[in-house]
Amino acid sequence: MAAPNSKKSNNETSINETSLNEKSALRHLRPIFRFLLPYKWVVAAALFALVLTAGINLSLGQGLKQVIDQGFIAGSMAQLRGSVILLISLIALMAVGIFCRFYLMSWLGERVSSDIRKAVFARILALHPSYFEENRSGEIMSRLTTDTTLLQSIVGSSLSMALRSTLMLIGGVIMLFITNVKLTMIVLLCVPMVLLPMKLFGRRVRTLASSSQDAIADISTYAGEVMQNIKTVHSFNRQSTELAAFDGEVDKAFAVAKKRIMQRSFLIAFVIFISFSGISFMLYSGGVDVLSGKMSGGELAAFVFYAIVVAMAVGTVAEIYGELQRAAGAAKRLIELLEVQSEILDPAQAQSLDTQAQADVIEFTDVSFHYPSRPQQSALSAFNLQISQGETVAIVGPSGAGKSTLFELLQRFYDVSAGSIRLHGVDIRELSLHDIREQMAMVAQHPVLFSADVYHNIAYGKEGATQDEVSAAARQAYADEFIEQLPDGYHSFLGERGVRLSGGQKQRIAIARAILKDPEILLLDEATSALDAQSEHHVQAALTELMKSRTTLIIAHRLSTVMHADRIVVMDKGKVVANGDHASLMQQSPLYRKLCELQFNQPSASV
Ligand SMILES: Nc1ncnc2c1ncn2[C@@H]1O[C@H](COP(=O)(O)OP(=O)(O)OP(=O)(O)O)[C@@H](O)[C@H]1O
Repeated sequence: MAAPNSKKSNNETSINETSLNEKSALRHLRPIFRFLLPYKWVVAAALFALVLTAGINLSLGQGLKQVIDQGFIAGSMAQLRGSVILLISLIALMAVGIFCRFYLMSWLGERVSSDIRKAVFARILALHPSYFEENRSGEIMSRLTTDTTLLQSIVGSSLSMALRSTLMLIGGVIMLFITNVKLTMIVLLCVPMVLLPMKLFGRRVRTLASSSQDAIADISTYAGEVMQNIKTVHSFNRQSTELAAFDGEVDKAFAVAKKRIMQRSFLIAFVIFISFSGISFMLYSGGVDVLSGKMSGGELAAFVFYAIVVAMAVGTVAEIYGELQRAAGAAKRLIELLEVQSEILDPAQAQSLDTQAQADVIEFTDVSFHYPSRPQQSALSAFNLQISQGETVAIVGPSGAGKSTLFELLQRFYDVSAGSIRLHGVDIRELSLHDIREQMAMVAQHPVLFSADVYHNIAYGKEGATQDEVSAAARQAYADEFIEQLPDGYHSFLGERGVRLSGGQKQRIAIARAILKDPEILLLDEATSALDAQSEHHVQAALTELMKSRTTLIIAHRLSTVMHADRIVVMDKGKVVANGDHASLMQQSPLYRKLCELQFNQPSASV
């Protein structure tokens, strides 16, 4: 397996390109606010609680001044009691405010990240399938999970902390000025000394955070691939190579993270040191004023209180700034994904499909096509083929001839580069994607089954299928017998930790699914690997059932299939090279003769 970094795509829309514009990283958080819009009343309530708690917090300084000046220094017990009661009432009100703020903000964080997750997944489902060839699914998964979780913590806590700290900072500075101008100037001197390194280190943290996220995505992709191919790894005894390669990736991610946390630790320590040094100096200077009677003890206490409030606010902002930068990286990646446009879209005004139309069911006219990732190499060129209603057409050809590509294009997973494909006389680009796919069912060479039970896998063929329909389809596909024998019958779980089915059994489940869909057109890709005689017999019987009265296109790997087809199309290098029945092709097409010998394992003479 290649090292993950080597697989990065060069595509412009690739999500690998996540380097952040240094100057305006935080602007990437802006689009996230649109997810807050539906909850504007919750946001308003949370903001109200935030302003209330900040206001009360700031007024505590005045309370403190009262307690000291009126209570202690004036020596009045009654005033002391009154001030303390006022203080406790304020604190109680603040506690209620903190509860509301914390609950509402966390609620918003959870809600918004859930909404973003849903929106991203909806986008993923709507994207053209080739997007997933250009971008690794591990990276997309990381967006769906890690990035949204990061945003959840940002909206749920960091943003609230940042807002609160900013309010406290502004309010604290105003209160400092009101209390004592000279001492305030000393405190303010420290501000540029704090802000400058914040800006400097913030930029580095931001860049490192983005590469840290990418490195983690690389790790999960790598681990996922190894797990998927675990048997190959074991067969070739490559565990230690894989382990070493994985360790290398993890260490790389760790090295990036280490740099990031080093920058952040340094930033936090520096900011705290400067802030508290300033406070100490200010304390000294204020102490001198109290001793000389220029200032009351209560005023100094209130001043210290506000200075600590301001210092803590600056410290919090410094700490959260890095986190906001990280979130900006996550937001940018998520918004990129949300904004990717599908290359395969429904037409503005879809035509309706008339299945009774006289035209051929399927018509390929001068179709040329190359895969987006291989612009230089044509998969099909000037390809022509007409298939009429109810016809069974077998497609044969050497590997790479373009047989599977036909199926991909028919389902409009890609658009043709030139020419056209028509269904009942209508260009498929003028039909809705839903209509095109509703007409067809595909049984793949290696059918993909979901990690769910057998029932779900068959019922996937038709929305809202009833139990009776599912079992009828299974019976028609000659699958009910083996399904009944599974440990939990139709409710046996398939997939990673479920029952393992043989190739033939999987195919029959896929056939049952297709029968349930009851499509007009069938796309069959026969299994290349030979099934045992009994499975072969069952699969053949199931296929015959499925093909009854439908138009069928079948990529044939078995002699019996070509013999039963109405017509055989021989393909080579993206073109039709011969067309006819078995006997005529044996006469006319050297390639067909050769394929018969090799592919069907039959000497041409005996066919
Ligand atoms: N997703 C893809 N991206 C890029 N190139 C592709 C893709 N799928 C197929 N190709 C290329 O397009 C050409 C036609 O491939 P296709 O899979 O249609 O051939 P095939 O006749 O079905 O072969 P086989 O019998 O081996 O499955 C080949 O050169 C193949 O390498």
